Amino acid sequence: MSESSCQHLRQTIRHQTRERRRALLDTQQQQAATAVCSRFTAHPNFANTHAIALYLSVDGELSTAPLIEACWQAKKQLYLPVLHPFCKGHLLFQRYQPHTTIVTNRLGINEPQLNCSEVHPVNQLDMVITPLVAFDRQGNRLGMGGGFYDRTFSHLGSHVQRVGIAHDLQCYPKLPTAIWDQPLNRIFTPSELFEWPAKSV
Ligand SMILES: Nc1nc2c(c(=O)[nH]1)N(C=O)[C@@H](CNc1ccc(C(=O)N[C@@H](CCC(=O)O)C(=O)O)cc1)CN2
Ligand SMILES: Nc1ncnc2c1ncn2[C@@H]1O[C@H](COP(=O)(O)OP(=O)(O)OP(=O)(O)O)[C@@H](O)[C@H]1O
Repeated sequence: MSESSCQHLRQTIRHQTRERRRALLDTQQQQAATAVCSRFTAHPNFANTHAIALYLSVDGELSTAPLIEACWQAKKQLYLPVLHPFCKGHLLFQRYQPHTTIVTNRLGINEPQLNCSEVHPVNQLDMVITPLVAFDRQGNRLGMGGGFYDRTFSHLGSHVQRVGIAHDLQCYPKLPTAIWDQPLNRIFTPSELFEWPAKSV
């Protein structure tokens, strides 16, 4: 497939999947988020994972609300992505606690108000839970198109677990990939757990 038809197909998949995700009913959304939270906290790695980055859901993304509550209950340290104020396309990860002030960024996504003293080096996290639009059975992920997580992962050691959470409808047999795509180690959906061994880089 040519580079331009690959990019075109990726855009079509993004558009179609985001539309299907937005069409989910509130009850379907809630059931899905609860099911993923139960699977996530029952996974054998949960007990040994202390510093976790996740995100605040938008646009029909699987809600992270139950997961955030469960992690705080289990005394995990949570972090959220913040758009880098100068470095376009890059993310910072900032501590998220119940009292953290949340603001809406220029892309319409909620994030903590930037406080440099609460920003944490991503290499020192145990796990990054990424938002995603679509994924495939090989662990490839397609995001909203900003390249934020591919950039984050491109200089990250394999000791940081790369995890996705998604609705079942976001799964494709095989996605068209780009050379910069960074595959995930594990993806939870309401009905399945996908796991791939970490690749040493
Ligand atoms: N919940 C959540 N947080 C996240 C991400 C995400 O995918 N989901 N990101 C993952 O990387 C980063 C933000 N990435 C984004 C990339 C592109 C667009 C985007 O194109 N949004 C609009 C148009 C933006 C506008 O209003 O100007 C769109 O939906 O078309 C949004 C976010 C960081 N935080
Ligand atoms: N490691 C990287 N260094 C520099 N540019 C990159 C890197 N990874 C991706 N990009 C650029 O980011 C752009 C968007 O990438 P892509 O379409 O894969 O984003 P995405 O995975 O859908 O988004 P996100 O990770 O933000 O959810 C591409 O044009 C690509 O050139």
